[in-house]
Amino acid sequence: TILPKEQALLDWVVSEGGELRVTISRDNAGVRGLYTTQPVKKGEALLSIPRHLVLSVKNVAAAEASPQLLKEMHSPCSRLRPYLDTLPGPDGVLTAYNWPEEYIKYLADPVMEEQVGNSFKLHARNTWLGHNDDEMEMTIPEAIGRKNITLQEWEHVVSLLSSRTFSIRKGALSLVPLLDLANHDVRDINKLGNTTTVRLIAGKDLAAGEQVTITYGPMRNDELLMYYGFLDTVTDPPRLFSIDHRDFKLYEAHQLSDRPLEGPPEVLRAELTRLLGIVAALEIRLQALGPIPETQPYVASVLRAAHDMRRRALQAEIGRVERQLQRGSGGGAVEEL
Ligand SMILES: C[S@@+](CC[C@H](N)C(=O)[O-])C[C@H]1O[C@@H](n2cnc3c(N)ncnc32)[C@H](O)[C@@H]1O
Repeated sequence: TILPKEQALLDWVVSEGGELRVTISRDNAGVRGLYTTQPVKKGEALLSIPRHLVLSVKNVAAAEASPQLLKEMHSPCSRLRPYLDTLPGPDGVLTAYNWPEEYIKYLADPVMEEQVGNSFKLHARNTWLGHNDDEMEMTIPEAIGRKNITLQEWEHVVSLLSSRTFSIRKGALSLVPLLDLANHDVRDINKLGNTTTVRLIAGKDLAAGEQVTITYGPMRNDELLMYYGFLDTVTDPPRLFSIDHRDFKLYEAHQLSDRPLEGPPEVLRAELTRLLGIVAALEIRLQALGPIPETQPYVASVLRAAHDMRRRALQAEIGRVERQLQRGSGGGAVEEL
């Protein structure tokens, strides 16, 4: 299932001094990823990429860091050409930055709609309009001269940068050829190393032909959706969306605890009421919206899956709090689950 341009990427990395025990392939759903070509033992390198193949930009908001990538993409003789040729096209990447306008309301939540419409997309738009030029290392005209790009093209570049960079270098966001083809698995234990080359070290023994994943972090489904356009299918029951977490605050980034809420019955009852309120609001909103349009089948399907996972996470949490309350009212001490 490897395309000629993907084979060219592998050949280029090797000719530049890289070492690979992986190749490019696809899973049953057609998602491209990295797969081992041979058995690899725990502690051995799965791949090693020379530092000179890495494109690093300043660690600022994705929209403000993206002109450097845009410049490379527009330059026919970029030294990174074999890498640039394998980047997904506009239909192959979905983030909040290029979230289609017509699908914003189908997020079916005022907070998520606000995040996508008034934070991510607005920021991309303002940057495209040149409003943030004074704060940027490179502006769009500095990257590509007087060529015009559409807002859609710009959102695509910003989405690419946002969904494919690593923090392997101080103060920088780095695009690492091939390593950026590793998909996410929240359980993953492969380790990134960064010395004279960027290396991915096997966290356990792998057989030939196994998919090589990394973890993008302990992200919840609404965060995965906005930053990467897919959902976590391995955590069951799904974790609460961050917007549904009791400690969530809009535009305040902090780690939300996975520890179950504990406390006296009145605290648990208040939490139950809060969660039931979210479910009711979600169902009313989905009813009012009607069926999700099929204009972009992938977006429609990921939205349906997101609503389903959000419901299941809320129901699981409601059930847990209810059981905790019942045990409490049964006379015994409230146990930890
Ligand atoms: C760093 S890239 C990984 C390589 C990507 N599959 C490709 O072909 O370019 C991140 C993107 O891969 C996809 N992806 C990563 N992990 C995934 C997963 N567990 N399930 C489905 N898609 C995933 C998403 O589209 C995400 O935005």
